Amino acid sequence: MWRRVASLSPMISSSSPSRSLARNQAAFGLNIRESFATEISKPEEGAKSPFITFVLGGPGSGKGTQCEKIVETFGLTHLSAGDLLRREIAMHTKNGDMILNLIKDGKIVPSEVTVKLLQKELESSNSSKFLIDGFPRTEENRVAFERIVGADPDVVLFFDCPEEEMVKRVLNRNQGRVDDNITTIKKRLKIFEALNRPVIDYYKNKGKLYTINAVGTVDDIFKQVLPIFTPFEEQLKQSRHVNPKSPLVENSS
Ligand SMILES: Nc1ncnc2c1ncn2[C@@H]1O[C@H](COP(=O)(O)OP(=O)(O)OP(=O)(O)O)[C@@H](O)[C@H]1O
Ligand SMILES: Nc1ccn([C@H]2C[C@H](O)[C@@H](COP(=O)(O)O)O2)c(=O)n1
Ligand SMILES: [Mg+2]
Repeated sequence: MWRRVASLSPMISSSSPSRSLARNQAAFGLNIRESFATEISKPEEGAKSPFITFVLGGPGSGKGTQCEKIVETFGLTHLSAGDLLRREIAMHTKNGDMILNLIKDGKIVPSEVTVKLLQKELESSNSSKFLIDGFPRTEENRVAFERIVGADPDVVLFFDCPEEEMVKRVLNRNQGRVDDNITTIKKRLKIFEALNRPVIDYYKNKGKLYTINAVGTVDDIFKQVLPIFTPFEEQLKQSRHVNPKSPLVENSS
């Protein structure tokens, strides 16, 4: 479905983020002029563009939990940026230690690393419908994805949750994550406000953002998610992994 078309020159330039964003990123140890000596992919000619949903929200807002339900119902392929990074740590790849140190400290991994991992998954998948969870975390992530992968999201979900609730959920998660402790969660919340908010605002201005009140039971929250996908029914029906109980599957009786 994807083909590589060109190598990127080493700087992001044409759509470089604003100065205030640059200051924000610098404050959190990010360099907006990261190099991207990588290749750009584009969907193959004649192939339909993939359906892409970005899933945003603070730490513990319930992104992963709701993604599971979306996958079950609509058959999208779930790509969690955090899971891909944690896999690098577990596999002791060349970036593993660097990723571990950043995640422990609540910081954001350089976009080149994360986008390359996502690009590899997108290219090797037979699916044409993706749920990209925890990405883009920064304007830099967003620009890098656009430039390297060459695709735009159709839908952006934002799980809006009060900080107090997010802290409670993360501290009760019990999945042995190195970042599920009060010190790291405080840092992650600050980074979320400083770096992810501009991304949320960007998609709001583009009319692609769907804000979901992430307080309540998992099922109540999912009730808000369901109608968001209704306008995309036709595209999503073609999924090969749709749950037979999905509202998208016509009742044969
Ligand atoms: N609506 C909810 N009410 C109570 N607990 C919830 C709810 N949704 C998810 N949780 C729980 O909160 C914790 C965090 O949820 P989840 O892992 O889905 O968040 P996340 O947004 O993916 O977080 P992160 O960004 O840290 O990966 C989990 O233990 C999950 O079971
Ligand atoms: N786009 C991303 C996504 C994740 N990370 C790092 C930093 C996060 O704190 C950590 C865990 O992610 P989560 O599982 O909470 O989505 O992974 C990143 O740097 N860039
Ligand atoms: Mg998660």
